[in-house]
Amino acid sequence: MRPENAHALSTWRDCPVSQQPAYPDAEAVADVVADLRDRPPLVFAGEVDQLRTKLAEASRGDAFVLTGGDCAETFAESTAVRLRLKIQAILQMAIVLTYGSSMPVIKMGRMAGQYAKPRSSDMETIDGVTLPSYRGDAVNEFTFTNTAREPDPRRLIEMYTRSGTSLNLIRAFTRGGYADLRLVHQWNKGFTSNPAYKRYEELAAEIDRAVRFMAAAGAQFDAMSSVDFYSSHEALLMEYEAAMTREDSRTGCLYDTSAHFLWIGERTRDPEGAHVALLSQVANPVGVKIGPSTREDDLKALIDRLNPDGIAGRLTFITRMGADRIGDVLPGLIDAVRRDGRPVVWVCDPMHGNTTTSATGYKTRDFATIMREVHQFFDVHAAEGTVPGGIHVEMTGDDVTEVRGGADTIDDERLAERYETRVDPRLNHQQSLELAFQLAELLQAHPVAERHRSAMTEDLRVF
Ligand SMILES: O=C[C@H](O)[C@H](O)COP(=O)(O)O
Ligand SMILES: C=C(OP(=O)(O)O)C(=O)O
Ligand SMILES: [Mn+2]
Repeated sequence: MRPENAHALSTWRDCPVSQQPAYPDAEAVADVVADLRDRPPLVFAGEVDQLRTKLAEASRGDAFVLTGGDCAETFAESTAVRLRLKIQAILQMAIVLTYGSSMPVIKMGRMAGQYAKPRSSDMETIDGVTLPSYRGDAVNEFTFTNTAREPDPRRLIEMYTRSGTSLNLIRAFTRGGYADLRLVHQWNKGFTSNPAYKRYEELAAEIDRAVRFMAAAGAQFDAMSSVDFYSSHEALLMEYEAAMTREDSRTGCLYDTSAHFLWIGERTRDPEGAHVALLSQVANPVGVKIGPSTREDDLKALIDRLNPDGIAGRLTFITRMGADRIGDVLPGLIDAVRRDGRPVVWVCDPMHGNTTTSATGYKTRDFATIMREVHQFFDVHAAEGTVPGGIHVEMTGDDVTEVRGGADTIDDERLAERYETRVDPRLNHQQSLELAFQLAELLQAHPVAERHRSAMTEDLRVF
């Protein structure tokens, strides 16, 4: 590595850092880091650049971002079946959103690396026993014993291995014919044939007509059966992300090769902190989670650090305000960014500001509240004349019961049926599709899609 890159890569070490595991053995950490440094990259700089270009389109309203996946991936569930169901659900959502937005949808998983979690509290108490909190499979084990909860750096190697095998499967599924539009469309027909989802029939029928029209017009479905699917996770564990950062042989720039897209969480987004310092040095597109306490000055400081040159597609703000706060807080923040002038992609995370506890003691969220935040996100952008660039949700392809509501009503009692998440509640497969259908209806009437549809009409006239 060039000396100037090696220096740039170490600057985070002089900054305050939060949410790191308290490893008992520093030497074991150094051994793991040395091992990781010698391993091949998980993603390639060219793919990362391609994603940045697509995100630049999203910042202008010419593409729409869909990010979905678990709050916390686990090693045990990084299996072919679980991954396939998740990819399937994301592709199903993507088709519906492509139709609703009349735009290409950038498909991204909170997958193949989402193994580390920031926590509100360092310790957890159960029945009078206090132990370190679970921080994701990359750090410690969920089981509530002293040994299990002790952070073990060797888990970083397992994180690398699991990320690699997951990515391999993602590439196989999304390039090997599994993403064929006709197949994904058939899956969606299965969803809307259920009477519980009757209200989506009309939109599903419209999509069906569009697919038939494409077939009649001679669309080359086989040629379209491979899609670009990107990996993303929270860049939380400094030693891991730094060890995975490499110099690109083509350009000499640094890339964090642990995923295509990395984001900084709400708890670690201090503009002077280590997480921002590390990601300021890499060329990947990066995101920052923005909660309701964010000040306009914070955004300016984050843009100064993470996108000083105003490269389109480089920086995404993922807002997670809560349905009760977004209407008050978001307009001022949008205005501050507009006045700054450097481009960002605005993405809505309607999950993290809407977490609550059920009467039965489960950490949960309400489908209706999630949708209320989504609606306001799009309303605020319509009112401000800015671009709502995408959606970021915690979801799974399984029929879990973690979020309340949806047409197949999950109530407090039903949460116990299949509550499997290790940290935050996820939309199940059906709820994810419901969200996609409702969002597509919303997008159809939104200025961001209308502008696109009129541009498409122009193209057709030329045709
Ligand atoms: O996923 C986000 C955070 O890690 C999570 O919401 C923190 O949850 P906690 O408040 O239970 O620690
Ligand atoms: C930790 C997360 O979110 P936030 O940083 O917005 O709380 C998350 O996305 O799981
Ligand atoms: Mn979460």
